[in-house]
Order: sequence, then C-alpha cells, then structure tokens
Amino acid sequence: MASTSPESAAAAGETNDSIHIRRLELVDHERGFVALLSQLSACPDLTASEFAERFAELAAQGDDHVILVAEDPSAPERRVLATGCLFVERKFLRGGGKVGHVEDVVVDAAARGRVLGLRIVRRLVEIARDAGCYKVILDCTPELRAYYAKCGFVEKGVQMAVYF
Ligand SMILES: CC(=O)SCCNC(=O)CCNC(=O)[C@H](O)C(C)(C)COP(=O)(O)OP(=O)(O)OC[C@H]1O[C@@H](n2cnc3c(N)ncnc32)[C@H](O)[C@@H]1OP(=O)(O)O
Repeated sequence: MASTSPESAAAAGETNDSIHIRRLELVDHERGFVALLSQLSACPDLTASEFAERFAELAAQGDDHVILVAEDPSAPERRVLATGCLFVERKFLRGGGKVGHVEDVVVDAAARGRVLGLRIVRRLVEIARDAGCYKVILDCTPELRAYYAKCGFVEKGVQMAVYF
C-alpha cells in the first residue's frame, strides 16, 4: 500500500509542489533551456532557428530520444527548472536488445535540493524500462556516485573517452 508520510514521499521522489515534468517543447528555447544546460557544460546560446533545427532532428527519433524538463506552471515566468535526456541505443546484441543512456541531467542552481533531479532521472529510467531496454547506463563524476545511487544506479565498469 502506498504511504503518505513526507519521508517516504521524498524517498520516492514525490513532492507536494506544483512542479510538472513533461517532454521538451519548442517554446522551451524562450524559457531558458539552453541557459540551464550551460550550468552543466559549455553551451553557447542558440538562435531560435538553430534550436528549432536541432529540435526537429531529435523529434524525428521519436521515443528513442526523450528530453524531459521540469517547470512550475504556476510561476509567473515559466522557466525550465531541470532537465534530463534518455537516448535509446538499438543493438544486435541480446536478440536486438535496447540500452538506455541517461545524459545531460541538470537542475537550476536555485532549484536544487527539491528532488527535481531525482524525479527526472527516475522518470527517464521508467521510460527506458517501458521501452524494453535491458539496462540504463550513464557517465558521471565520482562526486555524483551518491546522487545516482539514490536514483537507483550501481557502479559498473570504467568510463573511457576520446575528446576532439
Ligand atoms: C549523466 C549526467 O548528466 S551527470 C551530470 C549531472 N549534473 C550536474 O552535475 C549538473 C550540476 N548539478 C545539478 O544539476 C544537481 O545538483 C544534480 C542534478 C546533481 C542533483 O539535482 P537535485 O535536484 O539538486 O538533487 P535532488 O534534490 O533530486 O537530490 C536527491 C538526493 O540526492 C542527494 N544529492 C543531490 N546532489 C548530490 C550530490 N552532488 N552528491 C551526493 N548526493 C547528492 C540529495 O541530498 C538527495 O538525497 P536525500 O533525499 O537523502 O537528501
């Protein structure tokens, strides 16, 4: 039976606030989506047409590329407060299995500590499971081990990279 205690609600990533989690929309360009990403990594501003072009490319991938955003619809300025992405990799392995990759998770500095990050990541994991992925993986810094453990991830393997 579901519990209604605040502690268990927080542990489940639920809150009583009006935060709404939904898929990225074109209008999010005006709502600070690019500026939010710049809190994660280098992310110069994109013009509205550049944003629309990339949005269309990603939208064409349908449910293989899902970007979620969190917003507060009751706020006067409906800024994007948090985001995270799921990319579904289709493989020949495992009988044509699928792997989910969680990428680009970031919560606005002023909105951290309100379980928005947890809620976004858990929602992405649910989407991956519902899409038939046999695992979900991500790369992060050692400092984020504890955070992703709270999101249900376990440490596995070693990350390798070639940067250009
Ligand atoms: C795959 C990737 O994209 S990796 C990149 C991750 N993004 C970044 O590093 C960008 C900068 N940081 C952020 O945007 C945010 O601080 C995030 C995404 C790391 C966390 O988002 P928040 O919404 O603030 O975290 P949230 O409130 O959901 O925290 C959930 C739990 O994790 C814990 N937690 C949050 N951040 C951290 C951290 N850096 N280290 C350890 N634990 C953490 C919280 O204390 C909370 O646990 P509790 O309920 O026991 O108190």
